[in-house]
Amino acid sequence: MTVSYTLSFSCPDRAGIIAQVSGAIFEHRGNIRVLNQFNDPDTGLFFMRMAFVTDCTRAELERTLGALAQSLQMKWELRSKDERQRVLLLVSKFDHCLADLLYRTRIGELDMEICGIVSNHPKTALKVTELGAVPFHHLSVGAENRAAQEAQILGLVKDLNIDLVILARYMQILSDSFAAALSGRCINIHHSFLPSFKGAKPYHQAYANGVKMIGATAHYVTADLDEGPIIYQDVEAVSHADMPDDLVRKGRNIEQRVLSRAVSWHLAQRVLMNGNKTVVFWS
Ligand SMILES: Nc1nc2c(c(=O)[nH]1)N[C@@H](CN(C=O)c1ccc(C(=O)N[C@@H](CCC(=O)O)C(=O)O)cc1)CN2
Repeated sequence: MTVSYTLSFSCPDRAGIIAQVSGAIFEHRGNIRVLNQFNDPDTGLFFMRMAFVTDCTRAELERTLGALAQSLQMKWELRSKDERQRVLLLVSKFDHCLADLLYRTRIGELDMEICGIVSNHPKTALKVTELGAVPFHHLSVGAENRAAQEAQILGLVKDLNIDLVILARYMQILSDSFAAALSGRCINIHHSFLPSFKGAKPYHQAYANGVKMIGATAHYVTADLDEGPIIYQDVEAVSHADMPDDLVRKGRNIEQRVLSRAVSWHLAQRVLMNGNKTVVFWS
């Protein structure tokens, strides 16, 4: 039976990488459908994303690609089309991004399995009422129990076999160890056009600075608050007449579309980490 796979990887650049990898796929009766690559002159790294179909077994593929990964020092990921990624959503009080992700998943636009919702506020604090069958975990947090609460979240990540954690306006600063544990698989939506206005209340910061554009940024979470590798951003014009509440209102739609697009690209293995940046094969 023919199966569709996506292979994404990065490795130190050298001549012949594409020939070796595409040759290995060919040797396993693979037919390449999409191939994107990028050579970064700054980091000397090579990046590739390949979509292909084959009827050979996954074990055969992994054996060959594993050997190639060793010789080329590849950081690689191979997923088949039917491997839906398991996702945990974290939210605080503002749940417009949560609602949007639930909706887009329900209609099949986001090909992911939402395995749970975690909030530091009770379910009654949410405006979205219809969570379907998604389990809700109220894990309150404060200075006195932060480590224990994060351990509970990581326990859910392990027990539910989570591939991706999404901070859908989760307004708690995560510890260095938590960010490290989820490196490259925890996406946050920050409600400003980073690197402007990091931290809390970015719309109020923007208002105080008289900006004429507001924006949102989806990025991977690192120990450095709102400085993780950027995945996608978008902006919208605002005027002098817009008060902070107007910026919050206008920002909601920007946040929703930025986060959902970033998640969609991550799920499709279009985003590769490149130090403090990303390579995104979005076309
Ligand atoms: N280690 C990281 N943790 C978090 C990141 C990150 O990039 N690295 N992103 C933030 C999200 N965020 C803005 O997008 C953000 C969240 C919270 C705060 C903040 O100052 N929170 C206060 C409490 C606020 C409250 O309780 O309402 C605090 O934690 O003291 C700033 C920015 C998510 N975490």
